[in-house]
Amino acid sequence: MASITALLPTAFLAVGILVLAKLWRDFQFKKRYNFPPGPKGLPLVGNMFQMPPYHQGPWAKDLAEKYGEMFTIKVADNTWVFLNSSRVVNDLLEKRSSIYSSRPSYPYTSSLLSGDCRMVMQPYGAQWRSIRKIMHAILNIKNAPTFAPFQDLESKQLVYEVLQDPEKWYLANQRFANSVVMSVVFGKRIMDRMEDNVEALFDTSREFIMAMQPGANLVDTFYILDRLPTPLKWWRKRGQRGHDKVLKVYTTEVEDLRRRMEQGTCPPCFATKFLEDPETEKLGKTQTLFALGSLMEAGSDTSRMTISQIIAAAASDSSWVKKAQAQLDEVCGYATRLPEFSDRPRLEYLSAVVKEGFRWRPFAEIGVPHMLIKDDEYEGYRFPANTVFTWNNWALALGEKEHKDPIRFWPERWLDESIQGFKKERLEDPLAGHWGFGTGRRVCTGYHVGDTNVWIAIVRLLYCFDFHQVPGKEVDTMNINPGEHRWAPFDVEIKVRSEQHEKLIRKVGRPAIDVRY
Ligand code: HEM
Repeated sequence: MASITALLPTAFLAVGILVLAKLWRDFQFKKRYNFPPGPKGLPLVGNMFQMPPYHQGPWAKDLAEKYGEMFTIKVADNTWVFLNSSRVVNDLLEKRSSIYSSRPSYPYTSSLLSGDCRMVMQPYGAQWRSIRKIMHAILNIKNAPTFAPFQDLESKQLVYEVLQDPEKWYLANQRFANSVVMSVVFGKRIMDRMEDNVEALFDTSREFIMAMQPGANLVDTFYILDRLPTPLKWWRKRGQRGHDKVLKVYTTEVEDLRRRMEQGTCPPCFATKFLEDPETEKLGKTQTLFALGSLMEAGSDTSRMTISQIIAAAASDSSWVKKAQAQLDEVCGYATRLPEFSDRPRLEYLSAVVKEGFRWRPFAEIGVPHMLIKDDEYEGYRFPANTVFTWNNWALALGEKEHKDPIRFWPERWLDESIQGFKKERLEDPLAGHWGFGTGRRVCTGYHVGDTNVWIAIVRLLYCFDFHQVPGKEVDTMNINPGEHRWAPFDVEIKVRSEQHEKLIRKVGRPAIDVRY
């Protein structure tokens, strides 16, 4: 007891020194750096608990309206700056992309669970750059002919399944999106999620997405926890198990792929090209596996959610659907044949529909965080390296200063320059006019594949079906929850347009089910 008492003055002195050191650091920091204003937070946790766990868009848009083009919040150890106008997104994330393209650190989700190999979360550096280069070479528009047959086949099955069971439209949509990305990446169709390794593959994806949610793992926001001695890190074993599971699932998929390649039954796809690329060998085994897994994760839900959003828009306003169908009928005839990719130049209204679908209610509501890697100055503000920047997607998509009548699903905004100054020549550039695919050097690598996935699915659905609201259960388009995959995210009545359409769907859609490779 006596010895504890004797130690007290030393302990007080140590604590005092630590507090003073922190105050001095904070003082120096405040003198050196300054940020755009933002809401007041609590000590230690900052604004962490003010941010809703899901559907953060409306919260972030309200703050944008209050603070203007930029605002700042603290999420535990990280400072986040939200960019709320296209002007500042362009100035920082696009034009200064060489220093605004890293990712914040995630000791659990990225380092432990993903062995630092999940490309979407990797910091800006040599490893990320080399994977990104290979992905870009394979996924760019020149390779569209490799992926188009998969998209064609899966969208034929999509319209057939919607015809057979319209109430399960969301499952048909999910199968379409999963199967098209599995085909694009692994040259393998998905008929049933319970098959072989497939459910496990999507399970690991879900675990990863859950782990990424703000607050899901304390160490991903309170970095100091990562300095605890290893035996005290209560999350370690769970993370290691998750990592082993993911590697096993990816390895099984790649072994299956190699077998099919040897047998000559695997169609050309991303993985066949990737594994044959001499650059891939330099990546090492784990990174190679994760590069394939990352693509599958980034590619399937994104297409599914965008298609759901456009169906919601079709149910809630039939006026644009009629115009889309009139153009489709003019080009393809009435129930004569399904629209094809080759019709795209003559279906400009449909390209405007798809572009509007990427803008209208973006599912990445508050963007995806980019991290600054070097101190920077902008319009009187001074930002330190490691500040997190995000494009406030919901505020950008639904801001009055960005778009005319932003709540409305209005394809014409992309066709008639007098509406909001958009030049029609840029219609076919999937990135033009909205931030749905992200920005700068971190922009979605699969955006051509994503754009064409959504395009072919939507043009065929609109050609074949009418979409109506269910009386008394109108679609609340500002609160759709597109991420929901277990049941329909909203009520919609889907009816085939005519008996002739039904015959056509049966003729071209039914055989798609029997195709195997
Ligand atoms: C269909 C609609 C899609 C949408 C709306 C979409 C959206 C996005 C967004 C918002 C990001 C983050 C960008 C940023 O940080 O600035 C991203 C990243 C990414 N996307 Fe997509 N995506 C889609 C489809 C796809 C597809 C089909 C693939 C692959 C086949 C893909 C692969 C990726 C990859 C690998 C990244 C990580 C890029 C990096 O961190 O460098 N995406 N996507």
